[in-house]
Amino acid sequence: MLEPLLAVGGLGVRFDAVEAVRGATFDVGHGEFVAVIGPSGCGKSTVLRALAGLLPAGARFDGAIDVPHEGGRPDVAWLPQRDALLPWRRAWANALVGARIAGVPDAETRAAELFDRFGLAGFERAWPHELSGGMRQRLALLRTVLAGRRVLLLDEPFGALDALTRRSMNDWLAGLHLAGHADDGGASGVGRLAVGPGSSRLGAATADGAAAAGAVVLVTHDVDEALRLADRVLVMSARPGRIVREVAVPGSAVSRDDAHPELRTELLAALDHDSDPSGRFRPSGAPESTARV
Ligand SMILES: Nc1ncnc2c1ncn2[C@@H]1O[C@H](COP(=O)(O)OP(=O)(O)OP(=O)(O)O)[C@@H](O)[C@H]1O
Repeated sequence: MLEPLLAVGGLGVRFDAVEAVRGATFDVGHGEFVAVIGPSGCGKSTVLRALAGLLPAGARFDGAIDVPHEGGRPDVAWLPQRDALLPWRRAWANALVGARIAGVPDAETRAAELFDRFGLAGFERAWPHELSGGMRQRLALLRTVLAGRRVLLLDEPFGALDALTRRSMNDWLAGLHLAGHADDGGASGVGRLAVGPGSSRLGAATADGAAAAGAVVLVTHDVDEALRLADRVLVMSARPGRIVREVAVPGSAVSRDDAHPELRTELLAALDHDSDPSGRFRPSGAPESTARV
């Protein structure tokens, strides 16, 4: 049995008087796509920041975090809630920021390919403000992919988008899969996370130990998005956030289309169960059909 790619054991995070996360324990396997859902303020972003090694200076944490490293640095790329594109750089330069800092070889060649695949070809010289919301998010995702890291940490990347755009972004994300990919077998260093139409899986574990397979951890408020994309969904409790439920989602995201009504019900029930009396998960006036928490 393979060791997990990343593991979190008994993670606790506190900001002064606020206990944000308590005893969070989970792991993520090679090639796995894991979604984390939970009510607003329960500590989802904090867990992601902890995985990225980006907790703010004042935070105190305990527990164990084990993420893959490359060249002495965590081998992770983090996409924050807001796309954080640099407004004074054109789309092309924005896309290459992380890759250049990381010294990714052949980043320009790869970027050209990804602009095409992400539907951004022709917009290389556009300024961020000239792009639509969906295009900006695709560019931010492209930049994260291009950074060539083994683990992608995505913090509610589509939260600000309308439902249709969000759905198409889900399709983009479902097209991500990791290397050992046919593109270049990971040889470019970027190929560890590649984009292709064939599969949503993040690269099947290879018999020799899946050395190249990476993983995605996605924070989302949207139960349907989690079910559409993830192999496994982790449910966090209200703050201080703990992992209170773990649900495996059968099937590949490319073939899957809202095919799990029973899991949807189970996840919503898990969220409701742990909701506080103020109804923070889903305000009583909010339509249930949105399935957002
Ligand atoms: N830098 C910080 N300083 C102080 N408190 C913080 C800081 N970052 C987060 N917190 C607190 O920690 C708790 C968890 O915040 P976090 O952003 O991780 O929640 P979340 O589940 O991601 O929320 P949302 O879904 O609304 O984005 C919140 O009570 C928040 O106010």
